[in-house]
Amino acid sequence: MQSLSNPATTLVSFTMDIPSFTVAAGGVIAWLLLLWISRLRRKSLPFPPGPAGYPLIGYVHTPADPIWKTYREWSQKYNSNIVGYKILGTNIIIANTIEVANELLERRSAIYSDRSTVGMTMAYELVGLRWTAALAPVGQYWREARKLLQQTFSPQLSRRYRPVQAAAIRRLLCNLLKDPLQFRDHTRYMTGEIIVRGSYGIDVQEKNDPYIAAAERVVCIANEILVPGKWLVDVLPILKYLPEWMPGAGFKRQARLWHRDSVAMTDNPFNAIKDHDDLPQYCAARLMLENIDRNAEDAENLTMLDHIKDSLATVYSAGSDTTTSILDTFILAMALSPDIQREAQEDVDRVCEGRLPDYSDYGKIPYVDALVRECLRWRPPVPLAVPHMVTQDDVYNGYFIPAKSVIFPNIKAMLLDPDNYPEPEQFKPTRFLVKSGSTSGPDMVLDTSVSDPSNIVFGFGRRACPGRWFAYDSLWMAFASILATFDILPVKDENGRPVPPRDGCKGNFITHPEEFVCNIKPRSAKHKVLVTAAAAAAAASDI
Ligand code: HEM
Repeated sequence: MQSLSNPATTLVSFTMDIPSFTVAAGGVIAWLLLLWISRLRRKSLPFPPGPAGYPLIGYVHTPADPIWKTYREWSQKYNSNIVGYKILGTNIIIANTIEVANELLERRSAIYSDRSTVGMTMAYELVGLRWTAALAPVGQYWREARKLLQQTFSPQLSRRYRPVQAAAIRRLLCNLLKDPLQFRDHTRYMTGEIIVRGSYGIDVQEKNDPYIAAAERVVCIANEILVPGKWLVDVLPILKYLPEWMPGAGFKRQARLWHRDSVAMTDNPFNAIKDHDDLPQYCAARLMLENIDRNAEDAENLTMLDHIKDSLATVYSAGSDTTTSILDTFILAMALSPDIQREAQEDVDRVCEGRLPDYSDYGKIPYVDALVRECLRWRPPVPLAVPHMVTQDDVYNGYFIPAKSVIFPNIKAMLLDPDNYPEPEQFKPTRFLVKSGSTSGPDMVLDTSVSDPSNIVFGFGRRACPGRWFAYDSLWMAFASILATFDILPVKDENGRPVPPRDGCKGNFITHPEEFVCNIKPRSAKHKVLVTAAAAAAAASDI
């Protein structure tokens, strides 16, 4: 057999194949030509419809508040479920329906999963929030952080945190008993406790814990910085080079202070635990550090340690404000709807009369699942998700979507779609329930034909929230435990008439109920004893 590398043979076969070579080359040229024409044709397709704006600078107004609603109105105005506009060279596209979001962000997620850093100079470069995986562009850090978070907060491994969640929720009950007026501080502290203990295995102080305080400071800072258009340096990044002492450079002095807080949040808890060999079984740090040599000094290992540190801090930044928002929404909804509260309490009592709920009751109290779904649907904490960025030119439904366009899935519009959720503005957990027909079990069971809001509220595709099972576990147990022990009632006026709590939303990126008052009191003396005993047991246990 002749060797293929014999030059003589190669030359002969080459010269003999000239006609087929010509055909092949012609084919390639034709193919490239077609590709070029098709690219040209794609580019000549229209951009998704929306407000035109001015030449060169585009639509420089901030869309009217609430922005998700303005975006939904544009869909009606331009008769399209995908709309778009251009601002200072950036293309913004809004997916107003679940169909568009599923097609682009789920099915085409290979090209729709990046994050844009345009307009984030203050957050990213000056304050240094690049450690937050939720905002990180696709790259080595995001891939590793995503893998670590998906592994440690998978549906299976999320169960490991349940003892920590149950203990913190019992302390929440005790705080509600002692000081019901400060209920919003208690829900926030509870979420902080669950995350600090669940992530690092650090026992937090009953009050004024330094790790929770440091993390909360950065959550507030992030809410300040992530308001689009608030910082001139986000519009004119060249301003980042101004020296701090110059008049007008106050934002740089502020950024330096905030950067210190950001470093304290990521580094302090991690430095406190990274050398410990006896981290508790339940904490994420233990799982993340298991497979690396903490003493090795090589660059690869040090980078990995850094990624673990940043991934752990990401859990707080992404998981605390969001979970707290839904807990507060639940308290508001109960104060607004005493009848719904009574029905929910009956379902909890059917399973847990005389004791507090625990995770073995999961799946047995359908009303609580319906309440979690309805709170997530009614007031989604991140109404426009975190925007995705597309990395290649694309076409959807006859519209051209240029590479680097920023895509907002309009989560709130999807969850208020009357086709999927009739009377969408109403708080109505029974929309998720159907008669069971059983004589021994619950009257109602979850209706699987109604679209589960969890498939929307936690985002889409490769960027979908990795903490959704962990969050659901916290919410389910907190709702069930509060219903089992407390009545949440409207306060009364001087004539003894109930005053409905103020029902409004605040916040730009992550939304919360506006400040409201309500009366939280134990359902009876027996329930009061139950709370005190449970909190004492939680304090005495190892968890
Ligand atoms: C009710 C509570 C929560 C809600 C409503 C929520 C919602 C979301 C949403 C909408 C996104 C953006 C998804 C997208 O870009 O398409 C997201 C991302 C994320 N969430 Fe959550 N989340 C919650 C709780 C949590 C918790 C408890 C954790 C921590 C374990 C967490 C960790 C993350 C992370 C790390 C990301 C970024 C994912 C990435 O960019 O790859 N979230 N979440």
